[in-house]
Amino acid sequence: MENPKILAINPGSTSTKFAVFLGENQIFKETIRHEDKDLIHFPTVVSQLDYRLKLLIESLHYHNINLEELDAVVGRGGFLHPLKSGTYIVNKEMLDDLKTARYGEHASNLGALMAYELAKEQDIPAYIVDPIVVDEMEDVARLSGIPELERKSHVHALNIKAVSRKIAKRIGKDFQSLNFVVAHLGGGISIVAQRKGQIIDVNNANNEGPFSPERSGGLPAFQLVRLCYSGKFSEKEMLTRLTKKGGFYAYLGTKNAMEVEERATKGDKKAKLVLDGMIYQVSKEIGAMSAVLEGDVDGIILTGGLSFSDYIVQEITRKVKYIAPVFVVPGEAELESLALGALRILTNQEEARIYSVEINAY
Ligand SMILES: Nc1ncnc2c1ncn2[C@@H]1O[C@H](COP(=O)(O)OP(=O)(O)OP(=O)(O)O)[C@@H](O)[C@H]1O
Ligand SMILES: CCCC(=O)O
Repeated sequence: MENPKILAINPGSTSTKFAVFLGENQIFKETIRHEDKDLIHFPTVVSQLDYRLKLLIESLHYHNINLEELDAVVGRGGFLHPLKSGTYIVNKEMLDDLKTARYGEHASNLGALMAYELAKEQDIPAYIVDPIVVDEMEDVARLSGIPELERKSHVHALNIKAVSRKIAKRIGKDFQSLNFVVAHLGGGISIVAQRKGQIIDVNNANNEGPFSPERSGGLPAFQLVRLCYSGKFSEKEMLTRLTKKGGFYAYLGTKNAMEVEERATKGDKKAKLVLDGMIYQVSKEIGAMSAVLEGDVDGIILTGGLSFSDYIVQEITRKVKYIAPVFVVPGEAELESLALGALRILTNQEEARIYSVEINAY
């Protein structure tokens, strides 16, 4: 199929981003913002499905985009069974796991569900690409120190694979011949050791590694247990504190890095300390992932929203440039990566993978 028309959908916790591509070229892009007050009534992520679909369809109609002209719909992949990297056809087993949030709640769980609903009306395929459960970790990386607490691969895989391909192309080599440490620096932070295209280790963005604008990162375990049993917090409150109210937000009451930087520049010593603390922890994790690659690192790639900040990029670069050249790809290319993932299938460059707990079990 030449130049297929593909709708890509990326549902986030505060937005639904979507774009239409003709072959590799983006011909339309839109972001619908969701305020807290609009989402607060929904008890679960999956219960937002009809609401988000309605807004998306209205927007497509408004912009004269005809669903009947589409060749495929692709959504961001959420919490599923651990999977190999690639493009997956949305099937019943996947939909069932997402509807019941079998592996956890995440806004990206809506990606496959929205794609499926739109695709089935047109009798065209629905896909997901490189979901957040891409798992290429080596066994040695799965150990935590307590047998029942296995380290998991939860990772910004879609953007990390996309920026790695981009930098490999820039330096004129095949992505699968290179070793990268990639730091996705967004609302959450994933730092990976990628050996010849495989993410062999990652700090789980909700559990370990550096603190981020909204997440606590790894915590002193002994003190954490004491806090959990202090009687002051429910389980839900503690989990929210770690994943939504940690990091910058916990110290400074904002998740906005631009605001933190401005405060630091204007002499706010606490803001400067917290900003430098995150930079310190990110650099330390990059060092750890370089050791995973045994120092054989072709490049360190900084990406995600925080990589728009000159100060953050300069400071991390100053600390880690002794390891390998540092490349910066600010923001994320998630919609484009989704469309390219679907395009590889529609143009027969790759075969779509089938989601099945049996086949993909690790
Ligand atoms: N120009 C900028 N300078 C500094 N920080 C920025 C800039 N633009 C965005 N940010 C910061 O980047 C962070 C959000 O990054 P990003 O948009 O990648 O996250 P997200 O998509 O919400 O979450 P995630 O990346 O975890 O999926 C915020 O703290 C935001 O303030
Ligand atoms: C798990 C990777 C995605 C996220 O943390 O939001």
